[in-house]
Amino acid sequence: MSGGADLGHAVELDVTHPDRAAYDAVVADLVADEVASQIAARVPTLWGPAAEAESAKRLAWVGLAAESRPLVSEIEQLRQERAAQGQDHVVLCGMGGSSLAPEVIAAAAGVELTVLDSSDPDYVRSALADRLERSIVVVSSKSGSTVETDSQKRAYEQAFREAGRNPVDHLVIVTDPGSPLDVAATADGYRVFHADPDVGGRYSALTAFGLVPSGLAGADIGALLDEAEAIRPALEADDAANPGLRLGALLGAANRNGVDKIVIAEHGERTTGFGDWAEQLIAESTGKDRKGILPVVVPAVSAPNFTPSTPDSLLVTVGTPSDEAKPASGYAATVRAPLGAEMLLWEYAVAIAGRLIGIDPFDQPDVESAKKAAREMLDGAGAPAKPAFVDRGVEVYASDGLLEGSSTVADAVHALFDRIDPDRGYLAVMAYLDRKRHAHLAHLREHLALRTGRPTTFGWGPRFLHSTGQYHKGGAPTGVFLQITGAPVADLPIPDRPFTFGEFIRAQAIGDARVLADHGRPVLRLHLTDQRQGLDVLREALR
Ligand SMILES: O=P(O)(O)OC[C@H]1O[C@H](O)[C@H](O)[C@@H](O)[C@@H]1O
Repeated sequence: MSGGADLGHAVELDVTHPDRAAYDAVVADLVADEVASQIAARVPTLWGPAAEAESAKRLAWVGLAAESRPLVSEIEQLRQERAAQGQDHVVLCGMGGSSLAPEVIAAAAGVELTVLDSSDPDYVRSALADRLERSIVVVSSKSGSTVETDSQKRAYEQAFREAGRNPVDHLVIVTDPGSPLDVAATADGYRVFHADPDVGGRYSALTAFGLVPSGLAGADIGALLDEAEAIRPALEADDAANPGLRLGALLGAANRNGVDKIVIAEHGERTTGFGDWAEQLIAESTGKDRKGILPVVVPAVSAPNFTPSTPDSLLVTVGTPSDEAKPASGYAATVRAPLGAEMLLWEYAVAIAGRLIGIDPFDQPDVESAKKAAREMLDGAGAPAKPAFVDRGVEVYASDGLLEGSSTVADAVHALFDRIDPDRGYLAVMAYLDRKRHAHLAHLREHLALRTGRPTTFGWGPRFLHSTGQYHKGGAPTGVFLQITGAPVADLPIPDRPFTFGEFIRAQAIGDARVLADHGRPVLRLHLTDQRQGLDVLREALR
């Protein structure tokens, strides 16, 4: 069935489900169980007893459209003060939930925000060299203990000191009250914005985490909150027309029927990266207990995995709906809403899908395992691995048994792709490189999706570790993993830390590979000892 609902406001949602009666029954159950109004009332029992303790401290996002309002004038005042001091370039240091929302909000508003969400030494160095004296640097971390963010902060502090400037005049901190970052930054005299600790990172778009960087960059954050406020009554209603219920029911019902990938294409005049934000929300919220939905973000409805798609995929278009984006059969949705409304709509939908799938949508139990493995690597645990072989400067490493009979990069790639299950499998490409300098590499996704005929994701390391990383380790064990790492052009020390950025990103890649291999997943790591030459070898092998 295919059907749109007149929602009586600026939201358009069109849902396609192969069995209309079954879908309507799921929606009717959600209405009868009063799921929407109970989420709005912050009832923590909706996801079962095991999830209750976490849910009890994770539902404050429902009221943010109103509760964040006082931030609007505070941020505007700070923006004007800093602009008067010549600070007109906004940099954001933060990972996952602390950077994905402001990146989308700024892009949607068409304002510049430099996002530093990496430990790649080349990327960090180029950020530090960009308009330093005119920069206002927002350091955002909910936990206040994320190593990437702490390292970026140290690097900026040192850079400002070396430029004869006081970091206190340039840095702004966003964190939860009482976090290690809060304690240290307050003692150092930084301007600190607090966020509500009862909101999880991936639900924090409408807290100080989403609003401070984007508002300083010039986005109209008051309008964003208005958009979210306007859709609230519709999302809180126990009504079959509630768009949050309808979208959540689609995600949950499709997943119950074995559809465990969601292919998200942004359609319209201006792309905002909304898919990257939704990716974290969906992957971290649902990808656990060997269940969940893998987000596959594609650049357009014409991109492989959307067209053509696979039967285990639900297709979603965000932005301007188009006829191309409405498959006649299968599971699909088109969603169009102003950004503030769209964010709140997806937050409801994913929480509702979590109930239908039978997981706790507010924890991320497998993210820590990769952090722990990286720490162990940095502490020197285990002998450094030797490559299985080296092909024209590309060192090849792989999980056990993958490389038998391989002696070239092309063989190794072939061996990895052979391990993709033709019905349920997927390929994840993870590039631990400078994502600005090598932006073109993301196009490999399209090529590899065609070559493998299977859903293919592309993530920049370590950014994806705080997003789809949870699904890859905790969701359905159907992925195969291609890691690309590279020797940096030049390494960069992290002030007062016993390791460099280069050592850190290397430990993150190897640590994650270890955890994936421990989960029985095939992992191939191609390490480019010379990035330029290595990329040529890689392209040839992937052709
Ligand atoms: O905001 P922070 O505490 O620094 O956390 C940043 C991110 O890292 C973690 O690894 C979590 O998986 C994410 O959900 C979170 O958004």
